[in-house]
Amino acid sequence: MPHTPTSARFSKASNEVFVPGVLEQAEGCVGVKQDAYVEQRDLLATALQRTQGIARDVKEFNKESWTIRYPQLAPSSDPVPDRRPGVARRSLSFADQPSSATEVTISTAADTHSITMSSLSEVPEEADKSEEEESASKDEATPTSDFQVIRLDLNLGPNGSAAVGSLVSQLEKESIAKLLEDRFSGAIKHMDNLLTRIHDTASKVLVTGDLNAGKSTFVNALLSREVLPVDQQPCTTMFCEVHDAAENGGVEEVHLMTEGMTYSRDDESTFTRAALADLEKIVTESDAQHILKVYVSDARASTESLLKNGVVDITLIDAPGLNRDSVKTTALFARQEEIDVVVFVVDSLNHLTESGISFLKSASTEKAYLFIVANRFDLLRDPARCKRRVLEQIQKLSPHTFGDAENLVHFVDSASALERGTGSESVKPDPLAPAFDKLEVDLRSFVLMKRTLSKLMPAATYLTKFLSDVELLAGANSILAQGELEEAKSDLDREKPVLEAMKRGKDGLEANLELTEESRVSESLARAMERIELAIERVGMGQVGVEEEEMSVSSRPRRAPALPPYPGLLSVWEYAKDVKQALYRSVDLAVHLAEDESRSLTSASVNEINQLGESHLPAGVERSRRVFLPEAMFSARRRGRRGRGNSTSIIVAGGTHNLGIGLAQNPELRDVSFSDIIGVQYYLDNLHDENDEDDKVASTFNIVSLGVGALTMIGGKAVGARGLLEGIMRVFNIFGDEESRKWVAPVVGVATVGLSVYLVWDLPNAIPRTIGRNIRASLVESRSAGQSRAESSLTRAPPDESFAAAHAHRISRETRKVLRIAAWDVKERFRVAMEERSRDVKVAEERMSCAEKAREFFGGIVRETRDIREKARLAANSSRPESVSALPADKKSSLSQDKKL
Ligand SMILES: Nc1nc2c(ncn2[C@@H]2O[C@H](COP(=O)(O)OP(=O)(O)OP(=O)(O)O)[C@@H](O)[C@H]2O)c(=O)[nH]1
Repeated sequence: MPHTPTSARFSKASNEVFVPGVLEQAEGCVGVKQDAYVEQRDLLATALQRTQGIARDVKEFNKESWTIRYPQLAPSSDPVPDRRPGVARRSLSFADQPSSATEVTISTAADTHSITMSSLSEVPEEADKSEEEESASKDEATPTSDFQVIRLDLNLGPNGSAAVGSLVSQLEKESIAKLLEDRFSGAIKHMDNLLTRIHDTASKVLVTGDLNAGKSTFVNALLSREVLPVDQQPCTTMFCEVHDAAENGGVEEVHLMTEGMTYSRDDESTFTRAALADLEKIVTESDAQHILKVYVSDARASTESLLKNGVVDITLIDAPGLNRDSVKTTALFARQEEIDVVVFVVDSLNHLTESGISFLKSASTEKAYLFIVANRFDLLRDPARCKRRVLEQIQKLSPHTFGDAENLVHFVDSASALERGTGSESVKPDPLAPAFDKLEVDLRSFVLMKRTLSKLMPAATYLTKFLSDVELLAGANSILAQGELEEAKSDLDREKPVLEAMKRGKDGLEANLELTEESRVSESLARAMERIELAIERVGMGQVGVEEEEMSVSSRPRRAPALPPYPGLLSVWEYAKDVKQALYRSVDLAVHLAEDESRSLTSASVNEINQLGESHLPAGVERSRRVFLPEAMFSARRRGRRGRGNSTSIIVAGGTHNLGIGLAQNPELRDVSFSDIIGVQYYLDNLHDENDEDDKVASTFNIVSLGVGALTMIGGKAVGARGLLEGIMRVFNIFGDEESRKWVAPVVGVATVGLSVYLVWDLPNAIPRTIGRNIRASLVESRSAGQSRAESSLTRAPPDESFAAAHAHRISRETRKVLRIAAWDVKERFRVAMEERSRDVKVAEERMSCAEKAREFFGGIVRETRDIREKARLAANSSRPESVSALPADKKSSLSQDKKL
């Protein structure tokens, strides 16, 4: 059979696309090489698999590392539009965050959707773009066309405006990401189907037409063999699928499919075998609309055989002639996805019948291009009129087919072609033989073309759109990641130095706090000790413990107690009592003053500690809300005292005497004894300490000694009575004989009287001294030998030594308690602030690393999508409908010629 190259080039319906490259290869059926198809198919398969890989990676990344955000691209708020072709300005925001928008530039050139921030935009200029391409770019730049496959309908209203922010805010980021993940899962699945489809080597050609139009004869002519039964009367009631016997292991036979079962050649239960010779019998005798699988061999070369063409596994399906009953069934059959080509056989004598018109109307909605065979053309007396009539009908029913009528509408004589094909002896001259040859060439070309379109183009189109979506999504997320990266970096730049400074300052702060606490506590102890001891010393000398000018230490209104006036000898006992009260009160007051002093010292120290905190705590950290109330210090003791009466135990002078600050109120201490008036014991103690020999004198002159002792105790150093007594004693020693005793007795008597008078006279001074001395004696410490008072206080010896030490320690303990709380508060705030900074730094570092990773990931995805597109030769405009105006000029002229017919 001669191979006539044709200029066949099929325009396409709006829902179909060309694969560049294959189309050119397909032009001229004979020139079509299996290699070209296979190469394009393999490129597409690889691209699909790589794209599936991208989809899986994106899903995984979404799950593990980065919640993918869905971009919304609203018209740019920039009043100056970008005039470059294929470039559109947009306002990028995200569904879960509609308020923050970034100005971006989208390049829609070459079906990509590369997105860059407007400020960084470097979209290459495309100088030579046709008007049509520009308008197409504009179309694609409308907001609705940004996403084509993975578009999420978030119900956001016009342009995803913030007016529906409430809904958006309800949609968590994760929910949107989950929706995207589902879209990617769906895409992976769909690409699996596309892969299966592009690897499907079969192509089904459905031959249908009016009753008795010669469909079986036509199929036989294509096979160059009388396979299907031919009859003057309508006979075909079944769908006969003619396959190459090679598919059935080279065996020619008929498989009668079992009704209700899905046919499988490997499953005998799904069909009944019959011999090829019985086909006529099966077809003519059966009334039911069965499907038959007819396996036949074609011995011809692949260049001649349509069935075994070496390019496509074609199955020819001979459908029953159309009548009212079968139109619907056949139309349904024709709509099936695996039917690549519908060949409609018209009886030229009858033109298109009602049934034929009805079928073509239905079929043309599904298949834009139909292959029309006007058969029995040899029987016409006015072929031109018939041609015109048939073309007119086709123009109405299938404009696309009419538009390419030269290649798609054929006027032939199948009966003669069959005779020539079978080498029948009665071959008569066939003027329509060239027409049938052309039909064969065009049909092969159409089948290959349609196969390309039906098998590869859906994959190519889907891939183009999906890759474009992925690029847009990845680009938007990359911009987001970049923003996140910069934000995290600035957070880190702000937080890290603060944290470092805190780490460096931590030890210093703690040491300073400890030092402050220790030094202030020591100071508090020392001052309290000094004040109380001084008071006791003064009391020991018969004075009040506190002087008026010392009252300024206290912020409270206090008055220094004074000694009572002497009421006279008769009230000496009362006087002693009042003196004792006053002296004790003055000691109490000294303790109060020590507390007051400690309060102000503690208050200053708390400020000092707070200042330390202030200088170490970073800005923005909430400062202590703790307010130090100096008056709250020592309140526990008072509360305790109130609750328990006067039972507070203060250890004094090595023993517990139930003494607190309220010494003056203590009933045990109010009583006055004789020794408070006459310091007998004091005298005896002093005498014993200073001279053992004096002991003897004391025992000898007991009464005198008492008087002298009293004198000594009261007058002491002030009046020199002790010196006088000592003089008398010395006289005793010098004149220790009988004679001297004679005159000594009167002298002593006079002296005693004199001394007694002196004693009475000196009582107002002596009583405070005696009482003070007694008080002092009961309050002073009994320090361990060899340890000085100063040492004792500095070494923080246990406060069981003296009244002063006990109170000083108590007061300093209170100071320590307050300072410790203040220091703890600062330390705690510092610790919390440092922990917060550490956490912030860690979070910022994690955000940075995550954003960096995302930026790299999405950048890689964008590069990968471009590479896939390039390698699969998914060139520009591949998803754009090819308009008729783009058809070659010669084709247009041929069409017009046909129309003239
Ligand atoms: N002269 C002439 N006769 C033809 C041509 N094609 C078919 N015939 C004859 O037309 C008659 C019917 O042919 P078939 O092939 O059985 O027609 P069909 O469309 O398959 O019939 P059904 O399947 O029953 O609708 C036969 O006698 C054929 O020989 C042709 O092109 N020219």
